[in-house]
Amino acid sequence: MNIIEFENINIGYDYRFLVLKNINLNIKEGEHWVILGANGSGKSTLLKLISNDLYPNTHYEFKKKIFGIEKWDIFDLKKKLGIVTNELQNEFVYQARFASGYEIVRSGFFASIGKKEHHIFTKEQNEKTDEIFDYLDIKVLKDKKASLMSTGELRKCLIARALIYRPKALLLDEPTTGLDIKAQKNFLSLIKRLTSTLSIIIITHHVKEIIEDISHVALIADNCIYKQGLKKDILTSANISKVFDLDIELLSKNNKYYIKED
Ligand SMILES: Nc1ncnc2c1ncn2[C@@H]1O[C@H](COP(=O)(O)OP(=O)(O)OP(=O)(O)O)[C@@H](O)[C@H]1O
Repeated sequence: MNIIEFENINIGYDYRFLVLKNINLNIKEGEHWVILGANGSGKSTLLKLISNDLYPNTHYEFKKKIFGIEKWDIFDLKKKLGIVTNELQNEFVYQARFASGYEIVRSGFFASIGKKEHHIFTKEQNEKTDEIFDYLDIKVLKDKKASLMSTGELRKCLIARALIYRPKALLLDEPTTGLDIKAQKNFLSLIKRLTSTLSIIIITHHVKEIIEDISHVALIADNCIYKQGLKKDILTSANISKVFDLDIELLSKNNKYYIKED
């Protein structure tokens, strides 16, 4: 089953200026992808295309299917494709400060930002919420208020929230942003655990987020998907230098990648 099937998609915020041209991208169930690009290259724009927040430029013929379907109701799409972005995290920080971890996760059933008075949850929904806390081993966050959580703790709750409908894929935007070294390791190992049950798509500029389980990489450069394919073929010093417009030596050890520091 294809998760993403994009052919010849051109996209931008203004019909005269395209941020990304001729996007061809095919992501299948069971694969795990990193989409890597420099600041301003169009990563968030691509994310909005996948999440259906931005529509392709209709001056060009294109194909856009997600899970084999062309037109999605956004709420239904979220049940199959969990999405966690830093923008979403900021919304929780500013709008749901007093929500507990439990309320944050459970709010995924209504795709709302935290608890709303009129939401009534079924026994089954409460049981599912408990199961996710057990599964991710984050029970200590159940009663903690968002305002008292660290960045990493809140992000874990948002992952749990995104998993509430047991999606087939999880789309993550720069998942380690704002986390210290220990929190990064801890967080990436949580993502690694998820790869056995769903497909992970990480959109980032951090090479270190290309965890061992990532099978495929797409690189954004020159307003397009410059290269894509199996991780081992795509991750070369020359390709990474092109992405960041800088002479970079890419090192790898134990299936992990690093940029050589001077
Ligand atoms: N709402 C918008 N309206 C008009 N132009 C936009 C809008 N959002 C982004 N752009 C432009 O689209 C281009 C790509 O931006 P985008 O945010 O997708 O890059 P990015 O790779 O996510 O960057 P970063 O890593 O810095 O977050 C930039 O030139 C940006 O100015």
